[in-house]
Amino acid sequence: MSNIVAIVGRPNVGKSTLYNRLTETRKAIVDDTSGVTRDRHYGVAEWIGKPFTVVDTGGYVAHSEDVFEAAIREQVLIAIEEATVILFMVDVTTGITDLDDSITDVLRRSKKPVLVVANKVDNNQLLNDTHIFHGLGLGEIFPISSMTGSGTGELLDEAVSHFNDLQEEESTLPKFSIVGRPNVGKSSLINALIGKERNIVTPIAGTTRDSIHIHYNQFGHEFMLIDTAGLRKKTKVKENLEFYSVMRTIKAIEEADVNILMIDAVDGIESQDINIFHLAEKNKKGIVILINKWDLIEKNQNTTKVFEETIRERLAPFNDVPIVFTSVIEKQRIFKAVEAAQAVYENKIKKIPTSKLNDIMLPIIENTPPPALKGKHIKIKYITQIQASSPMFAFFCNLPQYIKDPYKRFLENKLRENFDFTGVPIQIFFRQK
Ligand SMILES: Nc1nc2c(ncn2[C@@H]2O[C@H](COP(=O)(O)OP(=O)(O)OP(=O)(O)O)[C@@H](O)[C@H]2O)c(=O)[nH]1
Ligand SMILES: Nc1nc2c(ncn2[C@@H]2O[C@H](COP(=O)(O)OP(=O)(O)OP(=O)(O)O)[C@@H](O)[C@H]2O)c(=O)[nH]1
Repeated sequence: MSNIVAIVGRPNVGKSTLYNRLTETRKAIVDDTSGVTRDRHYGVAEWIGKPFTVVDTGGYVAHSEDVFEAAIREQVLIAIEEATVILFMVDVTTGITDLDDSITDVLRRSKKPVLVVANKVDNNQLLNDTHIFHGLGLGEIFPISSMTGSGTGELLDEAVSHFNDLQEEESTLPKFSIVGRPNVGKSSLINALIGKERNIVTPIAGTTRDSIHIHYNQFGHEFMLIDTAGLRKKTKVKENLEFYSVMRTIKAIEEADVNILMIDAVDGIESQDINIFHLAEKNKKGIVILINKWDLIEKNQNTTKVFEETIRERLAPFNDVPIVFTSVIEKQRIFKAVEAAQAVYENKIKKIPTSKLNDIMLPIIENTPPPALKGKHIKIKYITQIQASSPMFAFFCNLPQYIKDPYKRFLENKLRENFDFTGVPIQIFFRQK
C-alpha cells in the first residue's frame, strides 16, 4: 500500500530543505552530476519503521507571473487527490501571505489530512509567532526548523498516524506495472496487451488506491496489470504535467511487484528514466527495461549491443536487469517483455535452500575471505535467506561491523552469478554469531 506525503506551499518557504532532510538526499544532490538534481522531487523516507514516499511540489512551476498562482493551486489539487497526507508549509518569518491564503482556500475542501507546518522556527522566540497561522483555520500548527530538524519528529508522528496500514487483499498473482516518462508508449503497451478485452478491466473496490488492476490471463501468462494511465486528468497548466506523471509513477511503482520501465529509443536514457529506476530499486521492486520505439532506430549490426552497454553503464552498480528492445506499434517482442517480467517475478520470490546456499557460498568465501581489519580475522560461518518479499540474505559472522561495502558487493555479485536474481535488488546483512 503506498503512502505518499506531499509537501505543498508557495516558493521559498523551505519545502526542498524539508524534503532533503526526510529523504536524506542532501549529500546525493550535492554529489550528483547536474541534470539529476532537477528531477529529484520524490524519494523514499521512513519513520518508526513505516516507509513512505515524499513528494516535493516545488520547482515545477515556471516562475512566470500569470501562470503562477493558478499552477500552484492546481498542484495542491493534485496533491489532495493523490497523496495520503499533505504538509502545507508556511514561513514563520513572513507570516501569512496572499498566496498562502489562496492555497488555504483549496486545502479547506480537502478530505485528506492537512498538517500546517510552520517552518524556519529556528529558536524558541519564533515559536510565539507561529500562533498567527491559526488564522488559516486549518487546525493544529506544527512548528519546525527544516534546517536544524527540530520539530520534525512530532510532525512525522502525526503524519504516519494517518497512513493506510491495511494489508493488501491477498492476490497470489504477480503484479506488473508499466512506468516511464510521458509519451514513451505506456498506454499503447497496455492496449496492445489487452486489446479489445478492455471489458476484463475490473476495478477493485474497497481500497483507497485509485489505479485499475487488470487481470491478464492469455497465452499461458497470468498476472495483474496495474494501470494508472486512466488516471490521467486534464491539467489546465502544462507545467503540472510532470508533477502529475510523477505522482502516477510513484503509485505504479509501489503497487507492483515488477516495474516494466519503458525508455524511448529515440531519446535514449535520460536522468528522469534513471530516477524512476532508482525509485523502483529503493522500493525493492523487480525491474524490466524496455527500449521502446525500436522501429524508429536505424540499425546496423552493433546498434543493440552499443545501446545495451550504454544503458548498463548508466544504471550501474545495479544493472543486472533484463533489457528488451520493443516496438509496441509493430508488436515486436511484446511477449518477450511479458516473459521477462514473469522471470523477474520468479527471481523475486525465489527461496534458496539454506544447504544449497552454504554449499555454494562458503567455499567462495573461503577462497576470498573478507580482508582482515586491525589484525582481526573475519569469519563468515553460515548464510540464510531471510523470509521477505524480495531477496534478503543474512551472513552470520564474528565481526559484522568490520565488513566493508566492497566485500558486500563481491558477495552480491557471487549470489547473482550462482543463483540468478536478474531484475531484482538484493539486500545483504551481516549478523553477529
Ligand atoms: N532560517 C531558516 N531558513 C530555512 C529553513 N528551511 C529552509 N530555509 C531557507 O529558505 C530558503 C528556501 O528554501 P527551499 O527549501 O529552497 O524552499 P522551497 O519551498 O523548496 O522553494 P521553491 O523550490 O522555490 O518552491 C533557503 O534559503 C533555505 O536555506 C529553516 O528551517 N530555517
Ligand atoms: N514509432 C513508434 N511509436 C510508438 C511506439 N509505441 C508508442 N508509440 C507512439 O508514441 C506516442 C505515445 O504513446 P502513449 O502510449 O500514449 O504513451 P504514454 O507513455 O502512455 O504517454 P503518457 O500517457 O503521456 O504518459 C503515441 O503516438 C504512440 O502511437 C512504438 O513502438 N513505435
